[in-house]
Amino acid sequence: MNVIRARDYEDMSEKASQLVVDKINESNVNVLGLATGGTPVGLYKRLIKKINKGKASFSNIHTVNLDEYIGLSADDPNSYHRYMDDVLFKHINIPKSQTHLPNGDAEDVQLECLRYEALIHELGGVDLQLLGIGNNGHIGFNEPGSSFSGRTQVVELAPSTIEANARYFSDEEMVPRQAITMGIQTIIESKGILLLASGLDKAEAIQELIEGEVSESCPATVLQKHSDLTIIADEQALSLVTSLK
Ligand SMILES: O=P(O)(O)OC[C@H]1O[C@](O)(CO)[C@@H](O)[C@@H]1O
Repeated sequence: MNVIRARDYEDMSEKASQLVVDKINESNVNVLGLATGGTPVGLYKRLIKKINKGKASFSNIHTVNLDEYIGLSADDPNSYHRYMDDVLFKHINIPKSQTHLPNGDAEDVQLECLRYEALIHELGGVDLQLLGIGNNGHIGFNEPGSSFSGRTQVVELAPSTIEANARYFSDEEMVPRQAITMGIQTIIESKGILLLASGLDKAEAIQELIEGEVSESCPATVLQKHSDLTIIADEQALSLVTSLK
C-alpha cells in the first residue's frame, strides 16, 4: 500500500486529480470506477479543469460507479446519477453511453445487480477504482459485516450511514434505506485502487484500514490485500495512524 499524506482537503484533491490524469495517460485506463459522497467532489472539480485544458481525455473511457440508492430515479436530485452528471459528466467530453451506474429504480433490482456485475466484466474489469470510506469503514455501500466475497448486490444501509448522508436530504426520513452496490469482491478485482479520506471523522476508519486486522467488521481492511492500493489522506484523517513517518 502506498500512503500519500496531504495537508488538507484541497491538497488531497489536487494530488488525487493529478494521479488520475497520470494513470490515464501512462497506463491506459479504459474503465474508471467512480465514487460519490462529499470526498471526491474536489477531485472531480480539478479533473474537469485538467480535462478541459487537454491534460487528459475521457472520450474513450467507460466509467462505472460503485453504487446507487434504491427507489430514486436517475433524475432525482439525490440520486447518484444526478450527482455524477452535476459534478463531472456534464462538464467534460464523455459520451453518456460510456457512463454506467446501477439503476436503483429498476423493476427487478436483483436482476439489475446481475446486469451490472456482468457489464463490468464485459468491459474488461475496472482499471482504476476511486473510493471514499465511510466513518464505519464501509466501501461502496458495503457496511460492516459484509462478506469479502460479495458481488454487486442489494444492501441495507447502516444507521450511521443514513445519519451521515442525511445532510444531502431535506429530512433523515427521506434517505433511502437500501442501495445497490458493487460487492467487495467486485471492488477488490479492480486492477488499481485509489482511496481518498479527509477530516477527523475518517481518522478511526483510516487507522483501522492501515493498521487494523483484516476483518469483515471493517470492510475497508480488505484493501490491505490489494497489490496496487494508493491512499491519499489528509493530516486529520491520518492523525491516529502511528506506523507511518
Ligand atoms: O465522502 P463521504 O461523503 O464522507 O462518504 C464516504 C462514503 O460514503 C458513501 O457516500 C456512501 O455512504 C460512499 O459513496 C463514500 O465513499
